[in-house]
Amino acid sequence: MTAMAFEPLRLGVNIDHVATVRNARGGIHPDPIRAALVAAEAGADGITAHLREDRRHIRDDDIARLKAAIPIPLNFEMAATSEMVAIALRHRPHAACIVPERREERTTEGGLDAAGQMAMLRPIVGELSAAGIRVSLFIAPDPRQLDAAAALGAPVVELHTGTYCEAYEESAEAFAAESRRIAEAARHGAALGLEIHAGHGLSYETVGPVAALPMVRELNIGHFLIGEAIFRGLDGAIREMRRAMEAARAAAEARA
Ligand SMILES: CC(=O)[C@@H](O)[C@H](O)COP(=O)(O)O
Ligand SMILES: NCC(=O)COP(=O)(O)O
Repeated sequence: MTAMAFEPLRLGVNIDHVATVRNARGGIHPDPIRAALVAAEAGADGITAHLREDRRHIRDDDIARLKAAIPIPLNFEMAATSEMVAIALRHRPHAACIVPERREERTTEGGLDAAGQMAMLRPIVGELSAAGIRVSLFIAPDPRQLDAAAALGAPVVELHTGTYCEAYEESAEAFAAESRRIAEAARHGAALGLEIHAGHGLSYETVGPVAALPMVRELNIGHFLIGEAIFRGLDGAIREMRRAMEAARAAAEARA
């Protein structure tokens, strides 16, 4: 039997919540761009930043400064609005991940309803792609949403791991069921030719089963890393995440 070859797994570090802390006092410290540079030094493969419509953390000038300063690709998370499309076209990030957004939500609570919003999303995916931006759709691990993403011509999907991470805190059974749902979605998406990313709420405890999936090519992790940085520094927090990802992937590769 030939061993299955696993592609490398990238880590995108989301620096939104450095800006949350900065904005708590309205000043310039801590600077999310400095955090992005530390992340790059610590081995992040990319930086993710979500410019929310209400600008509760990342602000417009952060996007401009990130684009100018970071030596690694920028993944710009954005709502599907004409304002955000214009900003993406102005800054031309490496990638744009279209996420659902509601003003009153505490965080991104679910995936984008790609299947229910095909007509609205099609021109946005087309316009961003025509500008050379790699478009990703942030969707639930649901075959209907994956089919819609493929039909829209998005090259990438990011599977929302929020429910999966909540299941970890609920019970071993719930976590096993959500792990299966992510694995099946990753297989289904890869069979459709989509590049599979995943993220939201991942921690050292939950990253393993997702990192072990050979079809998953990138994880985007923010809130946990910024919180963990309080205890071990951002550099140490990121290096430990990479170690956990690589250990899970190597073990899966050895089993395959
Ligand atoms: C889309 C996503 O999962 C992240 O951008 C996350 O939303 C950032 O944190 P908040 O949801 O707290 O803004
Ligand atoms: N798209 C998910 C992301 O960028 C990071 O989410 P979180 O780790 O901050 O929950």
